[in-house]
Amino acid sequence: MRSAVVIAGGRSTRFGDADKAVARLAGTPMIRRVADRLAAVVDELVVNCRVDQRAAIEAAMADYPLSVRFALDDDTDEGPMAGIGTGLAACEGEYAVVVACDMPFVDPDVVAYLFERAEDEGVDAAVPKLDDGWYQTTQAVYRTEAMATACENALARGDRKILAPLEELEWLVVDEAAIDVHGDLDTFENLNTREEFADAQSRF
Ligand SMILES: Nc1nc2c(ncn2[C@@H]2O[C@H](COP(=O)(O)OP(=O)(O)OP(=O)(O)O)[C@@H](O)[C@H]2O)c(=O)[nH]1
Ligand SMILES: [Mg+2]
Repeated sequence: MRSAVVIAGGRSTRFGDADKAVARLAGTPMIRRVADRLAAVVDELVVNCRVDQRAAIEAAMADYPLSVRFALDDDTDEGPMAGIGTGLAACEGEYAVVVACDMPFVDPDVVAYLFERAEDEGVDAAVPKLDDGWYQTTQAVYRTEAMATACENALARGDRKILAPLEELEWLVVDEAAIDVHGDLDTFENLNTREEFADAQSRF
C-alpha cells in the first residue's frame, strides 16, 4: 500500500488574500490537480491543512476516486516540515509521497520512480536534488513512521528546518539526471504568485 500526503497548511502570502490550495487553475482547484495526478500511483490520500481550510478543500476533493483523510495541524504555522510530519502520521502505507499543494505539474512517473527507489533500497526516504543544489523535500517519498517520528523529534528540539528530520534517517538522494530519465522536470515547478498562476493556466 502506497500513500500520498498533500501539504496545504501554508498562508499563501505571496499569492494574496486567498488560499492558493483551492484557487482555480484552468477551472480546477490547484490541490485537486495535484491529487488527480497522484490517483494512479497511490492507494490513499491524506491532506494536511488547518481546520479553517478543511471545508473548502473537502469541496475541492468531492468524488475523488480514492480514500481522502484530513490530518489537521494542531499547531499552525510551524512550517512545511511540521505539516509533512502531521500528514505522514496519518498514513496507512509504509511509504508515502509528500507533495506540496502548489505543484500542479507533479508527474506520476516521477512519483512512481521515487517509490521504487525508496522501496527497492529499503531506505527511510528518497529525496530529489536538482542541479541548482536544492533538495525537493516537498516532492519526495518517505517511510511514514520513521519520518513522522523524526519530524516530531526535530520540532521538539526547536529545529524547523526542512532537512532536520533527515539527519536521523537513512536516506538517498535522487539526482536531476535520474529524474529527467524517468519523467518531466516540470514536476517540481511550484506556483506562488498570481502571476505564476496566470502564466500556468495555458499549460492545462
Ligand atoms: N502544515 C503547514 N504547511 C505549510 C506551512 N507553510 C507552508 N506550508 C506548505 O508547504 C508548501 C510550500 O510552502 P510555500 O510555497 O511557502 O506556501 P505558503 O507558505 O502557503 O506560501 P507563502 O506564504 O507565499 O510562502 C505548501 O504546500 C504550503 O501549504 C505551515 O506552516 N504548516
Ligand atoms: Mg511559505
